[in-house]
Amino acid sequence: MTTQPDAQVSLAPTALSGVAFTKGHGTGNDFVLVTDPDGELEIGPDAVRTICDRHRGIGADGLIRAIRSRHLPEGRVLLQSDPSAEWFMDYRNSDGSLSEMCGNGVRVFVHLLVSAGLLSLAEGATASIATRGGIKLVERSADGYSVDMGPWEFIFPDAAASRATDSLVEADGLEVPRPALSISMGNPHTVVALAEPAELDAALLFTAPVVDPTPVDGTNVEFVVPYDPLVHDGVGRVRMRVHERGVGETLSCGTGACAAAAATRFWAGAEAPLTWRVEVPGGVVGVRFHAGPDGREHVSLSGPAVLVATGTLL
Ligand SMILES: N[C@@H](CCC[C@H](N)C(=O)O)C(=O)O
Repeated sequence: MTTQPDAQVSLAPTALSGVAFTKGHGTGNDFVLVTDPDGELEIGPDAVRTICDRHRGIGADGLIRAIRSRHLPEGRVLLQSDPSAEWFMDYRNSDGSLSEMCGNGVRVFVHLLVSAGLLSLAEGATASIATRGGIKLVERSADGYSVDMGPWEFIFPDAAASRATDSLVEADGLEVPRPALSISMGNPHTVVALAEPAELDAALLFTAPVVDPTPVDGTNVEFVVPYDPLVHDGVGRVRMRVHERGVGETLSCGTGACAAAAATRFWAGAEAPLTWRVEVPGGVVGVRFHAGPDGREHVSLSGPAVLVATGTLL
């Protein structure tokens, strides 16, 4: 018996053959990054899935293209409000879907631009980065980057205003549906409060949790356990695991950490601190609530950005 290759399946991302890539991560949330300053590449969902495949590809939670904002329609719109937002973070989940924002990704994205000499950013200086979730201000620090992620919002404002939770989440490994709160960080999140660390360890996140009601564009689901005591030296502390929309369980999610801190702060009440430490399987990120230039409350995310390898797609 002879076997024929299946003509429907292309294991090699041929459209991207010869393209240089960089592999990087932020607290274990990993990305393949390609630099396409003039928007010459066609990157379809198949190529993203192949490249992000951990067995047949390079392996990553997502693919990020660095493209000059003027080469994308959504980038040109953002340039009207901030002409300095030269670079656009074109982010895709590992299943090929687009997302509005990636908090870990934007740090790694800026680190790539700085390392490649495409962006000049001294320690303490700030750059405007265009994303599908709007323009984000990224500041370089001694040990990483801090990103003003903009305001957070309730996804179901009526429900959230009247109750502490607005939905129920079922996940393998957890015996009964758990109350949760859905929060937008530009992208959607549903934060589930668990009582103790053993429950966080028991959750099986190979399959997507069931969220009812589900936000209209789907959702990333964060499972959160507060430390006891919750606040130490003025800093709120939580542990978190996440099942990401379009990816699965990841070692970290920056926008998820912001949503987790916002929900826990909401549940903790008026005395809750402005500064939070969110511990994820891949490390620790910092979250800070502060007044934004638009007069609204903003969330800033801080953490490391690491580049680990470069190569060429075959
Ligand atoms: N890991 C990212 C979020 C990536 C997008 C997410 N999966 C979505 O579909 O919204 C982060 O660090 O924020």
